[in-house]
Amino acid sequence: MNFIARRAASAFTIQLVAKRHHSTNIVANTISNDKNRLRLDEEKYCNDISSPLKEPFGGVLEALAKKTEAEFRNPHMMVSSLQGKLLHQLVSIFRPQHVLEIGGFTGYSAIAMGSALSPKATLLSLELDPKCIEFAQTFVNEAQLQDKVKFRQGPAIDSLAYLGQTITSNANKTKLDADKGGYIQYFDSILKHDLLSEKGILLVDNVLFFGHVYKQAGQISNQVEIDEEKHESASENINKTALKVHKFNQHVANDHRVESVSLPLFDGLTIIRKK
Ligand SMILES: C[S@@+](CC[C@H](N)C(=O)[O-])C[C@H]1O[C@@H](n2cnc3c(N)ncnc32)[C@H](O)[C@@H]1O
Repeated sequence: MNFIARRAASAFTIQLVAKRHHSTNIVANTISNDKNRLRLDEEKYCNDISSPLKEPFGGVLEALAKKTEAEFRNPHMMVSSLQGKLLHQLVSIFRPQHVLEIGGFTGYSAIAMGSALSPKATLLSLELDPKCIEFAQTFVNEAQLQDKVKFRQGPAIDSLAYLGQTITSNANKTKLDADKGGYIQYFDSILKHDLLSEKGILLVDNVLFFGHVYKQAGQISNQVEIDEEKHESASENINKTALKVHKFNQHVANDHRVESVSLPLFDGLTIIRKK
């Protein structure tokens, strides 16, 4: 998400591309064994007592979620209803002029955030899969958000570079948005291209990756260097992904340009802002 008008707060989310690594059955099964740590019953209770999104958005998101479950083989990638409400609330509070999302999937978070945008504000969602964009666009239209919520198809790292150039060459400073192919690359690109405004926030999802990041961090705490190639087994994809996320978390923690706080909410949520 995004940025620019100097006085406008910006928000920006990186929705874990890493979730793609557990879309196979074997990995999905391993992940499901760890679901208790996500406190799903408590999340359901919190969702029930949290304000519903107003219509037509609440109904559109409910229909989108049902259709995603029915038609996609990896519906677990979709943000939850409660996460959607949190994103909606944050956009309502920060009132960004531009929101940039990296990883749109079927459009749940884009619509949840888009429905909270102030009149002239916009959201750009970067997504690799054209099928996801086609699906999401139908629901964006149904929510009548088509003038505010847009998708850009392609590898997010390329879109970020494009957005960086657009911003540089745009005299009116109408700037923009971004995502990850390595969270580190996305994070560095966002800062390099100045896509996060002074008052903007960058939200990163899945920074705990079902508890595996914490476990991997413990295992490697005494190692001088992390060797990803040595971590290949049972839940190999999970371990590899967890290591990558751990490296990203350390990368952010060691970057003196930003201040961040990581929370054990959902699958781990980090909130970053520029100092
Ligand atoms: C966890 S899902 C996003 C969930 C979404 N925010 C929602 O509300 O349901 C991650 C998405 O990132 C997309 N993705 C994966 N690699 C990508 C890349 N290199 N560039 C852009 N999008 C990518 C995937 O196709 C997937 O739809």
